[in-house]
Formats: sequence, structure tokens, C-alpha cells
Amino acid sequence: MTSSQQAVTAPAIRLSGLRKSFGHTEAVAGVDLEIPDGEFFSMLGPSGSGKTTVLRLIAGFESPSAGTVHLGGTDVTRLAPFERDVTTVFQDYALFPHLTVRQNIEYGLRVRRVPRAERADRAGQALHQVRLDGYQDRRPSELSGGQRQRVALARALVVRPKVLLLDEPLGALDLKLREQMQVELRQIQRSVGITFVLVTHDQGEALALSDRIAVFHRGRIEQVASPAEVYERPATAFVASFVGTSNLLGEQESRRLLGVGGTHSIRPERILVAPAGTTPGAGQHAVEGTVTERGYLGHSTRLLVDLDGGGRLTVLQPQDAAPAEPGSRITLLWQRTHDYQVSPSD
Ligand SMILES: Nc1ncnc2c1ncn2[C@@H]1O[C@H](COP(=O)(O)OP(=O)(O)OP(=O)(O)O)[C@@H](O)[C@H]1O
Repeated sequence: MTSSQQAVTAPAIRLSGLRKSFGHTEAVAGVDLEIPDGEFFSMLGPSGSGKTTVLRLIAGFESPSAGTVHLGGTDVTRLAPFERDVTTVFQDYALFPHLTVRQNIEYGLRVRRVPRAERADRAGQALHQVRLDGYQDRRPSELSGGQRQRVALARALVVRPKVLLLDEPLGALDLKLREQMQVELRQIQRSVGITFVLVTHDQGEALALSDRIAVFHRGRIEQVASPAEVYERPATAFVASFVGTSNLLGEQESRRLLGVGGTHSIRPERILVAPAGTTPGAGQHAVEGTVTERGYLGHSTRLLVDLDGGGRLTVLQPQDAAPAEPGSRITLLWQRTHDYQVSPSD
């Protein structure tokens, strides 16, 4: 293959057999991953699962104990961060407090010795991309949290990297602003068209923003798939419980309730509540039980139901469903296609 063909067909990022140990801690325990050009990709997982370390390995802030990092088909494993065509946006923004917004944005271009006129031009464009026209002469202390985050984004975009790495970029923002910035982040990614890789421990954020998600657990990826697939078809018990809420049925419960072995996941909103003694329709499972708790969640009601013969299921009922009071006897029904077999996680 020629180098120009390679540039066309190679993924933006390819990680092969990637490992990283810090002393006795294996932070990254064998990661293989390909991220195509132009994708909004999220690395999701609990604290300590290794996602930040993978991001730092892509950026070049860490070097792997084993494995390789390819960017656009080129092996960059041994290259320094400034030799890689990526930029990183950190949670704490890392803006220079004594520089104006425009000087902050131009900083990366100055370092790269871009001429003054072009610098001004590109900084203006980047400000426009993040909807901060008119703010160029302010200092970071004169901006809100969301505006500072947008300056940090503009500063990263202005150098026109192939890949933008985002390390919990919205972590410092309150919930409302965070949701607003999620929408903006997605819009900015669409308009610039480059690959975004977002590290987050917030499953709602990963589901709402991403083309695809990698779910990390103990230094490994348990599943890489679209948000809908990760939610509807979790590959492992860990993914089922970390992304959204799930009822997990172990081997014995699966045998008793479903008549098959293995571990199964059922989403609480897939379970219907019917009067006690209801016979299941075609393709449905039915179990009898007693409501033990009922909690109002605004958009829905959560029921905890103790099953006859042992075990408990969580059910989410829409607000317009007939109320089921604690102590009442009910039948729970769900389509057989909605109990989904998952691999057990350690
Ligand atoms: N520089 C370091 N020195 C020693 N141990 C480290 C270092 N960086 C990370 N670790 C360890 O590696 C593991 C993975 O850390 P990492 O930061 O990648 O996880 P994470 O999923 O990003 O978590 P968080 O969301 O809390 O940042 C953790 O056990 C962490 O303590």
C-alpha cells in the first residue's frame, strides 16, 4: 500500500495490545481499539478503570509498557506529544490567567510560529466556532465556567488537529450548563468534522453524545458499540449495571424464571405491571410477586417487587400506569426478547 492510500483507509486511531503498568498497578491491561476518522467516540468507565491512562497514551503523555499507538496509519508510539497530530482539552481548562481570551487561543499558533495575520484570522474563526465572538479581550477570570470551557475548546481547535482528546471536559460544570455544553460539543464536532475522543464516567453524557462508546472495566474494554447497542444489548453484566439500571439474573434465577442457564439482564422499563394472575401473551414471560416499595421519580415510578419463590426485580412504570401500592400482589410481564444474556463480569 502506498502512503497516500494508507492515509485514506487508516483509522484516525488504532491501539494494539496496549498495556500500561504503574508499579504493581496494571492501569491498562490489553486494549485493542480502532476509531475511524470523524467519529465522536467516548471512553466510559468508573473511576480507576484506565480510561484516562488510555487517553494519555494516545496523547503521548505516557508511554506504554507494551503495544502500539497508530494515528492516521503512522506508528507514533515513540513520538513526543508535540510530534502527534492531537490536542487535549482538560477538565480544569488550563487557561493562562494573565492572557486574554484571544492570546490564550493564539498561544498554540505562536509556539508553532504561525505569522501574526494568520494567527488573528484563525483565532477569530475558532472564537466563532465556539460562539464567543466579542469576548476576545476578556481575561479568563471575567468568564463563566461554560465560557472558559469554550475558550479551552477554541484553543485546541485553532491548531487544527486530526484528533481532539477531551478529558472529562464538562466535569467542573453544574448539571444545567453541562447539558447545554453537551449539545454544543456535539454541534462543534459536527461542524469541524474531526475525531473527538471523550473520557467520561457519566453514562448519560456518553449515551447522549457519542457515535460509539467503549466501556472500560479494570483496565480492559468490555464492549465497544453504539449507545443504543450498549444500552439495549449489553455484552457483560458489568456493562448492563454500569450503563443505566438493570436487573441481573444469575444462573439459578435465570433457570427458575426463564428456564435457561447463564446470566441475564432485563431493563426495568421493559417490565410491565399487570393484575395478579394475568396469563402471559405470546412470547412473554410472567412472574408473580408483591410490591415492597414505590418511589416517585418525576418522569416515572420505581417499584421494587419481591418475587414468589425468591429474588427481587426493579420496575420502572410510566406515570400514566395504574398505581401499584406497596403490599399489592401483581404479575410482571416482559417480552422474551427483553431478557438478554450477558457474560458474567469479575
Ligand atoms: N501516574 C500514576 N502513577 C501511579 N498509578 C497511576 C497513575 N496514573 C493512574 N494510575 C492508576 O491506574 C489506574 C487507572 O487510572 P486512570 O486514571 O486511567 O483511571 P480512570 O478510569 O481515568 O479514573 P478517573 O475517572 O478517576 O480519572 C488507577 O488505579 C490509578 O490509581
